[in-house]
Order: sequence, then structure tokens, then C-alpha cells
Amino acid sequence: MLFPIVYNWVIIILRMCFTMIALSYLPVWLTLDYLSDLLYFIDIIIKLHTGYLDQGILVKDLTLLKKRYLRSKLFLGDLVSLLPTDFLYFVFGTQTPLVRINRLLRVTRLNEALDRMETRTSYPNTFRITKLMVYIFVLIHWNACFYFALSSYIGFGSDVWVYPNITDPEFASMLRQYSYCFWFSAEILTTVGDNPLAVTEEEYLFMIADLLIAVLVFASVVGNVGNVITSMRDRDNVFFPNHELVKAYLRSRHISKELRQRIDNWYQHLYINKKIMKENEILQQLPMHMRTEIAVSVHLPTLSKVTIFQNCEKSLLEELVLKLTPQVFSPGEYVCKKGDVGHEMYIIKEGKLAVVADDGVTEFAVLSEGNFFGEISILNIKGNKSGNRRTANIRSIGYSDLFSLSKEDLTDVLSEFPAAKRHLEEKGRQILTKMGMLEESKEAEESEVVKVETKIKTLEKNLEVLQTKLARLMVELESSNRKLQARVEQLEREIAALRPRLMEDEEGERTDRRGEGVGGEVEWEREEAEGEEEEDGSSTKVKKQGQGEEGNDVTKEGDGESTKSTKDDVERVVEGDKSGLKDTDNDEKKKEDDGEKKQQKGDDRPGKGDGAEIETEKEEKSGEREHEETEKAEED
Ligand SMILES: Nc1ncnc2c1ncn2[C@@H]1O[C@@H]2COP(=O)(O)O[C@H]2[C@H]1O
Repeated sequence: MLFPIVYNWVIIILRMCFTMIALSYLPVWLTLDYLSDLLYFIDIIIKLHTGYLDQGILVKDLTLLKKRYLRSKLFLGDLVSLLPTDFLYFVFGTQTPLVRINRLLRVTRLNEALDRMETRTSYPNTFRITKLMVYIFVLIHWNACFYFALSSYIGFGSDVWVYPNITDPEFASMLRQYSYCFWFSAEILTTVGDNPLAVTEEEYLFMIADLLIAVLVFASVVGNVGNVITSMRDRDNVFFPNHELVKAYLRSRHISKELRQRIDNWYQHLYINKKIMKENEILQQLPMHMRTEIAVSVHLPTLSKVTIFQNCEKSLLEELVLKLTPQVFSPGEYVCKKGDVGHEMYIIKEGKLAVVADDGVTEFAVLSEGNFFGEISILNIKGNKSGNRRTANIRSIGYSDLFSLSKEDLTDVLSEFPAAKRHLEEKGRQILTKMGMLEESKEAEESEVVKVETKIKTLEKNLEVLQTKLARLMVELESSNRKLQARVEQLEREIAALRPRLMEDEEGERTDRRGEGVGGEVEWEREEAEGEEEEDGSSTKVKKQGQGEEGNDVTKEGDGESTKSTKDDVERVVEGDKSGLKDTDNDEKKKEDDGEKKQQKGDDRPGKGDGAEIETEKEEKSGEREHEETEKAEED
């Protein structure tokens, strides 16, 4: 397509301005015109039969191809550019090539053809420079044509600026006409030489326009040609993998032609279809919110087709899109092979992939846009016999655009999406069950282990609560111990103080009785003996009472002994909780343990029973204290 387009862009304007050239070579031009028209037509036929990629697969069905092409804007341009406007020659004459101006509309196809060539060539820089030179040539050529036309309009040789008089034999030849105009045009547009001075207004206008063009377009393009090439290469290197580098490497390593061809095709596919691989790297240069916004607008339509992410919150999807890495696979290429260690899962953006047997031909399933795969080996599904290994071969049928999501990123995301995790695991389990690769007993065993682990965790939590309560109780017990000891000591002192007074009273009574006679003496002696007995008894009684009181205290309020026993009890309670299995010989202990167990079972709040016991003790203690005070008051 290059030839007819360039031909029309160069020759139509030439024939329009250089009438002599147009008329002198009319048969040549007409032949070339219709040859170019034929090529235009052939191009339409070729375009009509050119397949296109639908989900990465080449569509070759003629009716589909026709439908697609005839409905496209491209067809409209192609059609208009091939309208038989030549019939207007009958109206205006063959010296008016302007009627063929519509042929210039094919320029879009020129760009496409040049892009294709650029991906094919081994010397892209040379190609780019040549392309630039061609553009510059066309620009100067058009300018030269306009200059000649303007000179003709003003009058050849009418001043120093216009083309000299063509009747002058020196400037009469067609070659001289064209080369002079081209030189003049190049001189102005490159601003290299001394620009010829304009004389008329039209000439000035022409010069101004040319200088503007030169300053704005040409001068900047030529001045920065190196930068343009470098930036083009830089851009491509950022957008696409560095093809030239890879090519040079493949050449130096003498890689097989077949493999090189595959790599070239893959690269061409990326380049032509603008499949940008390093999106994340490019977006890295933008602020986070913009990056997220762009990634969302580009990838969200794909993600929303994936069932597991359909009901997810937007914020989490936004997080996810930044973690996706685009990947492109060529027809027949394996995405993963059975037995490989899985490091990532894939989401299909476009294209079709097959789950194939080891022979690479037998297809078990076909996955398409919106499906995902590769999750089984990275999910740690319980009972999965293949562990972290791929369970199947996945082969790309046509070109496939995938998003890969690494194991780490997936784990991160799934920790936020329990529902999605369940869904993924469920799908994986179904596939594994179908393949007979799910060990159910192991799965059950593992779930049992999980249950026990959960129980242990709950017990540990309860134990922690109990320990805190115990610590609090111990503090309370110690303080009440101290108080009780002080109280017992006080009571002993009071009893010791009371004893001499009692003795004195008894002595007095005895003296009174002796004074009443012998019989009385005998009586007295008996009474004395009784008294002594009584005294002993009373002292014993006092002692017993003291002991009794002490005993009561011991039992009810608790001295050192009782504290010890209470401590022991509490310790036993905790001990029982801790081990939960220790046997107790003592019946009482058993009862206590039973009581405790009941409390633990009956009461959700651990340690509540202990608290209740202490509460009862406290109540008893206060009751005791009241009782003692009443007794003391009576004695006084
Ligand atoms: N029968 C199947 N149908 C659909 N997908 C499958 C089938 N068998 C395996 N896969 C997918 O292929 C993937 C291969 O790698 P994984 O084992 O990680 O995860 C696997 C599944 O996601």
C-alpha cells in the first residue's frame, strides 16, 4: 500500500501545480493513476479478507469479516478514496488532476503500513529516520509546488522572489522548474541559506507561512531528531519489552529460526494491538490516587466479569487492580504445566485457553474471558494431594491477555474477602474431587485438628481470665488474713486481762464461806475443791471457749490455717482448671472439683463460683463479728 499512497500524495499536487509536467507525461500519469487505483481496490479486497482477533483467536469467516469491515469507519475512508471521480475529467479536462484529490484520504492506511514495517524491520532506528526524511521530503515538495503555483499566479520573472521567466531557456525545462522550486522551498523551510526577499504581498504571506511552518514544525523536528528517536525508543522500551535487545541476544546465541519467529510474532502482536505489558511501571510515575483511578477504569470491566470479585466492595477492587500484572501468551503457548510449583493465579482478560492432557491435544475444558485458573496450587486446600504443584496443563488457544496475581497478593486480598476465599476453595475442591486428588480423610483429620486447636485456644483464653481472678482473690485473702490475725491477738489479750479479776472474785467468796464453821469448813473445802475443779473447769471452759472461738474463727473467718486451706482450695480450683484431668483422692476435693466443674458448665463467666464462695465467707465473717461483739457486751 505504500506505493499508491505515496504516489498520490506526491504526484497529484505536482500535476496540479506544474501543468507542463502534468501534460507532458499525461499517458504515464494516467497509467500510474489507474495502477494505483487498482492497488487501492486490491487493498480493499485484501482488507475484506484479513482476519481479526476475537478473544485472541483469528476470525477467518468471510461473512463475519465482511460484516466487520463494511461497518467500520475505515471502509468509509477507503470507499471515498476510490470513488470514480475521474469521470469529472469529461467536465474539466484531463489537465485537472484535482478531481483525484480524494485519493489522498488513504493516508491512514499509510500510517498502519509504516507501523507494521517498523515492527518487522531489524533496524528500526534507520527506518524511523528514513520515515522522517520522507515526511520532510513530502512537506518540501508540497511547498515547492505551491511556490511554483504562486509564481505562476504573480507572473514568472515579475520580481526577484518568484520563479524566473519560463520563456528564458535557462528556466524553461521541467527539471529546472521543479528542482529550482524544490531548492527554494527547502531553503526557506530549513532556514539554512539567505532567504530571498519577498516583493509582493502574496510573496510576503507565503514567506511568513513558510517561516512559521519551518519554525513550528520542521526546525523543531530536525533540531531534535536525535531526541525524537531516543524518546521513541524510550517510550517503546517502557511500553513494551525491548525487542531490539532481545533480537540481538537471540542472534548472538544462535537461537533457532522457529523460536525467533515466534518471539517476533509475539512482539508484533503486542506492538500492533498496543498491548502494554509494563502498565504498573508506567503508572508508577503518577500519584497513587490517579494511578488507582486509571487502573480501575482500565481493568475494572474485566474484574467485574470475574465471579469471585463480582460482589466485592469497590475499595478492595481498587486495591486489587494495582496488584494485577498483564501478561500476553501466544497461540499454543503453555501458561502452566502440570507438576510445576504454583506462584500465581490468572484471570483471563481476553482470549481462550484450554485445560489439556499431557499429550497437549486432549482438551478437558476451555476457559475464556472472565474465568480464572491457577488458584489450586497456591491456596493450600486441605487434603490436596498435589500440594503446591499445578494440577493441570493450561495452553493458550489463540493470543491470550491475562492478569496474573501473585500468591502473596492473593493471600493479602483473600484475608479481606473470606467469601471469595471460600468460593475459590470450593471451586478448587470440586476440581480436585473430579480429578480424585482430594484426600477426604486427611481433610477431615485436618478439620479435626483445627477444631482441637480452636478448643485449646478457647481454654487458654479462659485460663488467662481465671488467673487474673485468682490473683485478685489472693490479694483479698491476704488482706483479710492480716485483719483476722490482728483480731485473734486482740481477743487473747482481752481474755488474759479478764483472768486475774475472776480469780480475785473467787478468792473473796471462799474467805466468806470459811468464816461460817467446821462443817462449813468441810463444806468450804468441798466447795473449794469444787471451786478448784470449777476454776479448772472455768479456765478450761475459758480455754475451750477461746479455743472454740478460735476454732470458730478458724472455721468461719480463718486464721493462718484457714487461709492456708482457702489458698489450697483456690490453688486446687485453678490446678483443676489448668489440668482439667488431675485426680483427687480427697472426697471433699472431689466435691469441690465437681462443684467447680458444675459452676464452669453452668456459668459462662469463669471463676464466678470462687467469687461466690468468698462472698459467703465474708458474710459469715461479718455475722461472727456481730456475735462476738454481743458476747463481749454481755461479759462487760
Ligand atoms: N477441569 C478443570 N476445569 C477448569 N479448570 C481446571 C481444571 N483442572 C484444572 N484447572 C485449573 O488449572 C489450574 C492449573 O494450576 P492449579 O493447579 O494451580 O489450578 C488449576 C485450576 O485452576
